[in-house]
Amino acid sequence: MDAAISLDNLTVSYRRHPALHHVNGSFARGSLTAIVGPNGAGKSTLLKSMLGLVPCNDGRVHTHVDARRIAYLPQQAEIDRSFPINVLDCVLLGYWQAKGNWGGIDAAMRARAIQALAAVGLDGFAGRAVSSLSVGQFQRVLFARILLQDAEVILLDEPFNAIDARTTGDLLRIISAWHAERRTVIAVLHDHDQVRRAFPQTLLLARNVVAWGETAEVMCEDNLQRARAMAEAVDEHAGVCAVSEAEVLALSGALRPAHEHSHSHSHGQAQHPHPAVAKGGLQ
Ligand SMILES: Nc1ncnc2c1ncn2[C@@H]1O[C@H](COP(=O)(O)OP(=O)(O)OP(=O)(O)O)[C@@H](O)[C@H]1O
Repeated sequence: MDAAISLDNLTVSYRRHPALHHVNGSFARGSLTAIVGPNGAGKSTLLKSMLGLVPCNDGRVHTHVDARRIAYLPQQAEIDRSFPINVLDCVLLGYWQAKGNWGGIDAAMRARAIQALAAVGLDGFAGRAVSSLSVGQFQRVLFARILLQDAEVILLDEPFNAIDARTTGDLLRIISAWHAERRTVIAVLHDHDQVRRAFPQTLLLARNVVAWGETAEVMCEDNLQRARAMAEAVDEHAGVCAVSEAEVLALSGALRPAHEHSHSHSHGQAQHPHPAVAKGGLQ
């Protein structure tokens, strides 16, 4: 596979509690992938680890594209938009990675930013303060900013959270266009119907990889149930890798439904849940 980003035994912990545990697999160049999983499954952490925003405890992220050509849209809750900046300047920040702090913004770049605003349905918004926008309008601004970045890999964290159906539809069309342009798009999402409709590939996470591959196969009820069981079984107070690999594999088998082995499109990830899953499971 021609991979854009590969994960090699990736383990990330916060204060020794694993948020991701021995994750293996690759995002193919030009693929459009949804990352789904229960709350706390490690989805946002995975995006951040791919950007180098959180350190790996074990394993590695291999980025096969220029890091400057990765665009990232964090959850809106993580963005402070009280700063005094207008919509056009916010969109122009999309040039920052290419131009650096001292790169000049010329007339052609401004014209492209205005075009990007029109493409996201915000004609006439250039002079508005970002603090005055609705949540949906601000999300459109952030998509316009990504349009200017000309990124090879685009990471989106819950891009449709609190966004209405019309705006979601418009932004999904932009994502489809990125996919048609062979950009690699990876989005954390919670709406399973939307994932089934618009995302050909899915990674189902519950700290470990539950399944990864064609969406129709990954999003079967068995896998979703297994992800829920794995998330519920995690003991937040257990240490990192507190049990042996054999115990991990045994528990993984215990959590797996008998007919689970039919999911053939996974990329060969370790299928074990977090080893310190507990609540009696490993005693
Ligand atoms: N900065 C942090 N410090 C400590 N623990 C953290 C931090 N960020 C995340 N965690 C923990 O890591 C685990 C995974 O969090 P993460 O935000 O990656 O999950 P998620 O799948 O994106 O969840 P959600 O669907 O609720 O957004 C959770 O148990 C969370 O409490």
